[in-house]
Amino acid sequence: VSWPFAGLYQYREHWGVDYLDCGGNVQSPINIDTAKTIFSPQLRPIQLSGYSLPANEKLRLRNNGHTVLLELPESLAITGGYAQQYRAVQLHLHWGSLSGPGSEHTVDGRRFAAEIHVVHYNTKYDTFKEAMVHPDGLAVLGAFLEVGPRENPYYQEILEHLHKIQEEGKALPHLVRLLPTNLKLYFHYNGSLTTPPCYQTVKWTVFNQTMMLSHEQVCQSSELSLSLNDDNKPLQNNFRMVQDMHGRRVLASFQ
Ligand SMILES: NS(=O)(=O)c1c(F)c(F)c(SCCc2ccc(C(=O)O)cc2)c(F)c1NC1CCCCCCC1
Ligand SMILES: [Zn+2]
Repeated sequence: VSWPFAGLYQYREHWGVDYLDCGGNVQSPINIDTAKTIFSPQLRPIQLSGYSLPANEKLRLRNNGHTVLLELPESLAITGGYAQQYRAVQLHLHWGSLSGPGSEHTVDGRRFAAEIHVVHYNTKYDTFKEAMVHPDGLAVLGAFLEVGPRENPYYQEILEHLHKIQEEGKALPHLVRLLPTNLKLYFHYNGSLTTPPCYQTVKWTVFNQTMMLSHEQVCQSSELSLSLNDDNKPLQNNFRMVQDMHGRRVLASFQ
């Protein structure tokens, strides 16, 4: 599947890109203003199943010219925390450059070093492509990546392949370790894909707990000279600018 990266987009250094052909008022990413979030005790812990893969299960890691994406088997599913069941499609990363951070969502105006997105589709639809156009069609789990004192071995498995355009068959048995250990604390809001076609069909979960990677690892993801985009330029700052809330509220599973 190669998505037509349709439409023109404005590129603003350090502010990321925005897309001229992505209208609508339920867009992502957003700035999460924690003073305006609504505590919702009915938000249950996110439950994942199938995220610990057999060691011989090979996954395809691709650099699609916009991000590095890992195709995921549909055996991975969100089985708690959402009203319906969602199955995994792919995961990918957003990062900055050596001159600045590159998460897509911000919290109280703070942009984190990077952000992982695990994209799922609602199993009430037969295929991801069908689900993608329905308001309850997609669920994306997002987590922030920050610089910490130690190398994160689970992210190393992905980052070391950034520069390879096609990595056929990579064993990544510890997928669950790419996400925070605490799946109870998260923000939840209705939004969109952050790239064309920007469909407004994503129920977003952004975890409160961040992932810690070493400085080298964060630089590795942002030494994007390793990972080239369509016209062989370093792939950097692949994050979209934050979008207006247009009256939306962000729910929080914690106070
Ligand atoms: N944050 S996000 O989830 O909106 C998102 C981005 F911001 C993204 F930037 C991307 S990558 C750019 C779009 C794209 C390009 C090529 C391919 C391919 O060759 O398979 C796929 C997608 C990207 F892949 C995704 N996730 C995609 C959304 C694009 C359309 C459906 C594919 C699965 C989810
Ligand atoms: Zn994304």
